Amino acid sequence: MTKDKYYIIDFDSTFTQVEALDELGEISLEGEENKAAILQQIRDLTNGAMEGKSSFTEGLSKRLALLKANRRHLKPLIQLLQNRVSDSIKRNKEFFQAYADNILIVSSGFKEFITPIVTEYGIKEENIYANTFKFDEQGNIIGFDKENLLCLDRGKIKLLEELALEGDVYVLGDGYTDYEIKEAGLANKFYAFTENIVRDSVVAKADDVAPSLDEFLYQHKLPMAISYPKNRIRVLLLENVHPKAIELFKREGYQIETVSGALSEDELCERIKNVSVLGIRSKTQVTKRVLEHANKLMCIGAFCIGTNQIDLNSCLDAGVAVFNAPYSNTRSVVELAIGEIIMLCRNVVDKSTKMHQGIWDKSATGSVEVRDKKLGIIGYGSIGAQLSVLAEALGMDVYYYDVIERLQLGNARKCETLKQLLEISDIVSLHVDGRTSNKSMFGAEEFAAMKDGVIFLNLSRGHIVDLPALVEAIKSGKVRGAAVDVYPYEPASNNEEFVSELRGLPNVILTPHIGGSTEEAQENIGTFVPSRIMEYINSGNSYQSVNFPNIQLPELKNAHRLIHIHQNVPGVLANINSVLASNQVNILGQYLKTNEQIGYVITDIDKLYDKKVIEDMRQVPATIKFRILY
Ligand SMILES: NC(=O)c1ccc[n+]([C@@H]2O[C@H](COP(=O)([O-])OP(=O)(O)OC[C@H]3O[C@@H](n4cnc5c(N)ncnc54)[C@H](O)[C@@H]3O)[C@@H](O)[C@H]2O)c1
Ligand SMILES: O=C(O)CC[C@@H](O)C(=O)O
Repeated sequence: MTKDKYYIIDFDSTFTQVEALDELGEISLEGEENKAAILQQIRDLTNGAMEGKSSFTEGLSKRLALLKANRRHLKPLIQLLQNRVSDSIKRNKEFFQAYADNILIVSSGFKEFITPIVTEYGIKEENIYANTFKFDEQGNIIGFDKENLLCLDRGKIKLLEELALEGDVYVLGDGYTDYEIKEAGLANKFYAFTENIVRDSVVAKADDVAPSLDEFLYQHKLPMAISYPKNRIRVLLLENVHPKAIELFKREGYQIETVSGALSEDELCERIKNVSVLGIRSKTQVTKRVLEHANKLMCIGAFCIGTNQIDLNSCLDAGVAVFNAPYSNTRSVVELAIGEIIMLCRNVVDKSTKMHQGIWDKSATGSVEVRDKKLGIIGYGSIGAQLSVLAEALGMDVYYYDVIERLQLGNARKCETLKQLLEISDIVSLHVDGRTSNKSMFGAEEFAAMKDGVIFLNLSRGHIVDLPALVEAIKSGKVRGAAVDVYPYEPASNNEEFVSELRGLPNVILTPHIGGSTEEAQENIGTFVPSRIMEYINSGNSYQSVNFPNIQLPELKNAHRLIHIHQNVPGVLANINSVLASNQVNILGQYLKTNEQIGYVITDIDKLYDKKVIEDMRQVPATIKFRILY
């Protein structure tokens, strides 16, 4: 084991998630009347010292006096700390064991609780530098060993000077006293460890920031429990994606950037560089050109149902997996459609507008019940089918038309042609998806085929309906009421004016693409899409991807996983296996699925292998992307 590199690691809020003396206070002050106020005083003293704002020695004496702790409080404290070891420290136990000779714990905390925690990770007792308590005969903590350098101001510097380590020294810690080691010229580099607490004054001074131990290990090419530090995964979220998604990605350790509106193609080309995960809703266009600028993109989350705004084929060519939320806002769209059907049948919008103008227009003319009316649903997918169920519950007769065979729900009747549906329906509701071939599928001819005085709804996609034809049909009275939620052009943000020929037409409900915009739906989407994305990143699972071959993989246990995305041409699997065989790699499991464009092959291998295999895998002809997971 080489001795020329030393890793100095702080204890409180670095090795563990918490400040041990604060936790000791929680235990020792149990039952004290003004416990909360004393604890706050202790925390203020801790933070003052950690941020370099007050004398350490003075603060330590004050803290111990306030704590009124006893030896018997140490056992519960140790138990608590054992459960509060930082996550990235916990998972990288192997590093501590392998580099035990080079790792030093240097802390202004106390050996009485530090030693039992860190030695469990293989850290040597002689490499633990910390203070020690003084007890009276009853076991009360009455002070600390004043001979110990670490109880002094700039104590860590004094200790490091005394140790006179020969070699490169790297310091990892969350406090100002850790930075001081580097400032004094006793370390090559100071990393602010921010997994548990971010102290701005410390981060500002640091040479680098380590949001987890993984980042530190990655930079130093040391053994790591995971294949890639999560903080290196940059997520760009556009169009006001629900805060739940931000919370989940942050919890996972990713770096998040958010933009409230959509971005233009040029802006996105600029912003997408170095982004691993892009999150959008219906407005942002992900074009081939955008993808050409995406040098790190692994996946796209469409925080909605529709994915027509994404060039899915170019995503496949680039090895970018796309996920959406196929069912999270289905019910919201249906509820809006049902509400609108009733409102339109009763002329409510016009009547309400008149009331606001002071006009009392009490009349039943043109107002009808929805019961027994014929509802024609075009596109009998998730939304269409759900609408069918609720409409029947209201007593409507449901007819539907779809280009594929769909399960007929309840008493709904299938129409063989679109024309048949249009001719029979009193109300027509459009729920097809936004595929390119559906562009302008609804125009003058379709409106002409409808009954006179029909009610028409479009909550699917704007480009599906020829807007001038709809406007004409409304003006001529062919369509006596319409609800439109989606438009061929939609404003990029709430600050842009909505311009449309539909404005001001009678008995027309216009909504700003809010079919799926309910709190429930957005929260569901904000939970579902990140879960699919994280699953894909962490395990390679492509299940429910919109464009990738869907593979549901077993959990990765005691193996490394090779994830290979390639063009679907003959011979790639054979080439992969010949690379593995020539490198004597033991295969534990292999899964392959292809679609017309790509092949997705996952190979779980024994952990012991020559790293050359990784380079060889990247060289397999027709490779689009390759990554390794552990
Ligand atoms: N307004 C909103 O806020 C909102 C919210 C959610 C979804 N949507 C839109 O609604 C669409 C439908 O959602 P879904 O979850 O029901 O999707 P889905 O994929 O489950 O259903 C779409 C159905 O339309 C059918 N279809 C496609 N083209 C057709 C055509 N030309 N003629 C007849 N049938 C056709 C498909 O075969 C499929 O059965 C989404 O793609 C999205 O564009 C809008
Ligand atoms: O929220 C959005 O932007 C789109 C909602 C809807 O059109 C969808 O496709 O789910």
